[in-house]
Amino acid sequence: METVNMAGYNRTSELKAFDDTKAGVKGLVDGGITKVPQIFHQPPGKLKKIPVSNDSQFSIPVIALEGVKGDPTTRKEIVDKVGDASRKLRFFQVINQGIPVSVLEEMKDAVRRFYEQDVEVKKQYYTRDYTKPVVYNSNFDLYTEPCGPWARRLSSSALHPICNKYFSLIKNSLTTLTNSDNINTMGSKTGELQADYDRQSEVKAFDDTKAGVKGLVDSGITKIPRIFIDQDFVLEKPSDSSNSQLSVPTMDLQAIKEDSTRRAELIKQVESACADWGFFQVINHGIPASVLDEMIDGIRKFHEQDTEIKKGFYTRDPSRKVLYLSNYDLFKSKAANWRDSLGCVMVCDNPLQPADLPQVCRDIVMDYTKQVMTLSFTLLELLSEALGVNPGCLKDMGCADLMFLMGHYYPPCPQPELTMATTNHKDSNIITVLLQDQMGGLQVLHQNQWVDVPCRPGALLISNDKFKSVNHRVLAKRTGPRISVACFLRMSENGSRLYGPIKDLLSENNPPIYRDILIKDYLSEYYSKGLDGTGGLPNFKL
Ligand SMILES: O=C(O)CCC(=O)C(=O)O
Ligand SMILES: [Fe+2]
Repeated sequence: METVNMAGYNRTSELKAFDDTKAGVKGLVDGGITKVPQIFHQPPGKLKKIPVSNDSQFSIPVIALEGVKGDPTTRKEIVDKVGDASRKLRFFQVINQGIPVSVLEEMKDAVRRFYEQDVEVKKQYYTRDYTKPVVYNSNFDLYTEPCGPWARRLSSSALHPICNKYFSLIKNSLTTLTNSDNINTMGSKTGELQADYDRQSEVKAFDDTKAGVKGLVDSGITKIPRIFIDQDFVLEKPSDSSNSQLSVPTMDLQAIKEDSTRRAELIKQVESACADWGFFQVINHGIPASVLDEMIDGIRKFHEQDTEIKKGFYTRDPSRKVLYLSNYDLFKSKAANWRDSLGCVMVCDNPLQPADLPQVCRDIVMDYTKQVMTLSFTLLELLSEALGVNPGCLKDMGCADLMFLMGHYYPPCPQPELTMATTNHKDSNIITVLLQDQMGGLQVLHQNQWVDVPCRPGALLISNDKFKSVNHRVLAKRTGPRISVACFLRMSENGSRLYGPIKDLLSENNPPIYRDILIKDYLSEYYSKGLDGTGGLPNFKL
């Protein structure tokens, strides 16, 4: 298919013309160009603004390999450093690795000589046929990437004798690393955990029990089934992961009722919490402690009632207003979470009737919903003001037109080091009002560190997708159950209204970074994959 881009040039034929020169980017430069051809231009909005760290605490680890084959203590020290660096930065430099400096220098020189030799000789190697042992070309993805990076790649050695020597030495040094104890241990653990089994049928068998994770625990298991094993988490060393120096911001909503100065201060705090954390706790929010306690208790009762009654609600049918299930993304995620949930669509164009709710928690779910909606309207006003738009803006946009309540139940887990209670994710909605019991385990990602969210009696947590959508997760624990109730507020997915950046917030210096989208398209993108920490917006970036 010919691609004519918005600027009206024929990209495919220009790419082909460039490729046909077989002289690469160096050929362009040698030809004396002073402007970068359009095929190399980044499409508008594609350049990701990732800040460059000048923080010296993030220096790349340098590991000296001297002595790796020597006494066991030195070897162990090196192995530990390699393991540590592999887990943290996944990147490290090696020195004293046994390759003579002269070989490294000659290697760099050989590569330079390859590129700088007579173009006609070099052209003989120019190919996109990757079955060939030697491939020289410019941008292996020239025809598939929206734009070519300003680089050309040599995919293999040019069979210059000195290159061969270098590659054999590299191979030796890699062997040294992969022979190290730590990597071996990780390797064999990973091997064990890899899905070399029929995952889909084990997932289905678990789903068919309709008894959730609680059913497994009730049956007395002492090892978690492999569908729950989360390899990424296993490799993470969870004990290192939480930073207790940082604490989640807390808003005292009492201020709303006080004078305008206190209110203005509160709005400033909300603004900085949303921009910095995307998450805050609220106290004095007006929902009586007894209602919060009863709500937690209602969700516990639902999950702990007779399995046969509970099974009647087990479904993955998205058109149902009340759903009980274990892991809504069970068939899509890489590892199942140690969690069961009761989901209820409480507010929408066509809301459920109280009689649709499970009897054990019916009254409290209705009462709690009413109270959470009142609080949410207040919060949307505060958030609108914190954004600098009129107080009714977010509500008028429909940000509270739908409320989906999820009552989570996290049974005790016999092997919490192998699985997550909730995988790292961003929520899909505008604000989430979260109530948690006293068990703990919730963490938010802040400044690249996992921070524990303390359980304060009566505190509710608000996560917000408008400023910053915070990544969060829940750790599994040996003790339990843990119970939490998340109320997700968002626009309705029915309707043809397009949503994009709030117009009042845009300016020449602050151009839109997302395109206008239908809520239903956004949600289908979000739910097309398991929880993976990325949220649903990246694909809608301009
Ligand atoms: O259980 C929790 O504390 C968090 C649950 C959560 O993040 C969610 O339901 O999206
Ligand atoms: Fe969440």
